[in-house]
Amino acid sequence: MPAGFPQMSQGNGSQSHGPPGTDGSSRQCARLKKVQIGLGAVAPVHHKKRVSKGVADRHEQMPKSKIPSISNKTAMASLQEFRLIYSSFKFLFQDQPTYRPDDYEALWVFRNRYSVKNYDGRRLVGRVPGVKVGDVFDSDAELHLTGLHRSQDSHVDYIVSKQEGRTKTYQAVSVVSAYGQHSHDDSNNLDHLLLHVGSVAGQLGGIEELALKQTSTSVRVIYRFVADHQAGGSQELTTCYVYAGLYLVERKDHGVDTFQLTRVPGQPRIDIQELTKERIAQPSSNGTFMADMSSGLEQFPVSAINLVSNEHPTSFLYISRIRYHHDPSDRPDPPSGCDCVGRCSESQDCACAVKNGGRIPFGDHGGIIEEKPLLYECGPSCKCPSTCHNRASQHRIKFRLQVFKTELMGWGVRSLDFIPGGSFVCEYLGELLDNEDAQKRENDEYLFVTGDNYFDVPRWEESRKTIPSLQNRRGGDEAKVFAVDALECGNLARFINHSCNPNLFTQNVLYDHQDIRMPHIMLFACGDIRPLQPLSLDYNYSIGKVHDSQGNIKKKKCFCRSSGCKGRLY
Ligand SMILES: C[S@@+](CC[C@H](N)C(=O)[O-])C[C@H]1O[C@@H](n2cnc3c(N)ncnc32)[C@H](O)[C@@H]1O
Repeated sequence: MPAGFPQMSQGNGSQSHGPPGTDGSSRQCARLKKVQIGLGAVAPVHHKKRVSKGVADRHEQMPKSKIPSISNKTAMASLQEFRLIYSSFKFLFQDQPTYRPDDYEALWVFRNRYSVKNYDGRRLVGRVPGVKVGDVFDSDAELHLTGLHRSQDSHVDYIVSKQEGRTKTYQAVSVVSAYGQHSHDDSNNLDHLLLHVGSVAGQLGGIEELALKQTSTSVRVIYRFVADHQAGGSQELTTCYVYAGLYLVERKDHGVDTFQLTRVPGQPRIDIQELTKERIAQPSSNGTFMADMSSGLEQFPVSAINLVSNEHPTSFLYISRIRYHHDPSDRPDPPSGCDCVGRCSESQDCACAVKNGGRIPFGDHGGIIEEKPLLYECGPSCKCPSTCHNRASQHRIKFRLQVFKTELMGWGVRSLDFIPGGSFVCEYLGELLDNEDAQKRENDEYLFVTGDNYFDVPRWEESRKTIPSLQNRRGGDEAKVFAVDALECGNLARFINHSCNPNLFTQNVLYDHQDIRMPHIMLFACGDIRPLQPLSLDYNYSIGKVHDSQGNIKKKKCFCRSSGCKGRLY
């Protein structure tokens, strides 16, 4: 291991984490296209999509266990992200007067590209966690997103609360009412709201009216208010929605069907007009959003979102393959391949299985079976197809990963999708440097040592014996050590932060060459990773052994906040 720069490196055995049933090692922590600051490529949305399909159309209640279930985080955090993305969309389309994404198109894009999957379209009854009385919304798409009011067609939203045979009982859950249209004692008194069926439910068909009649619990009331205001020298109309709180429904017969909604006492008093005025005066929230920092190099867009400040990620070159810095004559030769025509098998017939000690290290679904000092995947000279299960980590990312700004650790990475334990997540990419060049780098925050650890990790002792290429060698045999520097060029892996209890581990992998001094640094999931959990690695710094150029010990506080945090990064 080269001395002098505090490179991230693979575990020395002090940590134990890995795919289920194994003890993974972590490695710590690498440039061709300059990352564009701003939006990146966002394909226009051509089709109008309705948001509530399937489950939502059945008007089912959200199970209690799922609350709060809006994207697994609070409704308002989701809303903040949506607003930021929508304002970026508007900016993107500002030069196209004939095309403007509407709120629901933006919501559809948000959900499919930049929000967690399995959005639960079911209805909440009562209070929506995270939403306060007096919160103001810009569109009915926002009401949908937060779960305040999910119906896109009707001012009264409901659930089927009971079904016996063909007989259904309904319950209203939310009502959107035009402010000022119905009787209020005075403009600030929101205690009572009169809904005439002809003005609200009648135009919708009978179910909404039935739902109001059959409701025994409180419903959410949202006022729609159209404000007339000055904008850029001209008069404009802006529609806002204000959540007024919970109301009890009572039927009043005055010849025409009328419902009286009475505000549940004890809720804060609000002034709809004042709140709307404030929202119009301060329309945009803080933050930055970049739709795809990979500029199309990855299979999915790699978005970058900052809800903490107005800062963009500093620029670097996004690459999708390792970059060789050193002399081309020193580059490794491609390996010989296996002759398997169909599926590679665990037999002497598959040369790649033999290199792995007679095993294919990946399961049928591509998950790593066991962490080892070194794995051989099939490569360019192999006759097997690109779908061979022994090529798990050489393809591009399979999950929608997002770079996000953290409170204390700069930028980090999270997944919008569920990642099953053992899955390949991404490669740590950058410039491959030899020790000499690595020592010259002033900023070592993105340096990751590679190929030096086969003999350092005690728990690998047994599995090391099964790998032919590691036989008849000892630690320290290699004259030259290499590091990957992602400072100026790299991929999203350069943003993965350290944790003392990480959810990713690193795995040495060879497939396009056989030089064990410079394996690819592949990152796999230690266990199942839920959407929006920050991805983390153990950087494996030795505390008290990291020095600056003058030889002084460097100290850095660790902010991983995990159980068992050592308190210091180095
Ligand atoms: C490879 S970079 C990770 C991405 C970085 N957060 C960024 O914004 O570019 C490593 C640097 O991130 C910060 N970092 C990562 N994990 C940390 C942790 N657990 N505590 C404090 N700082 C951390 C440190 O500044 C470290 O030198």
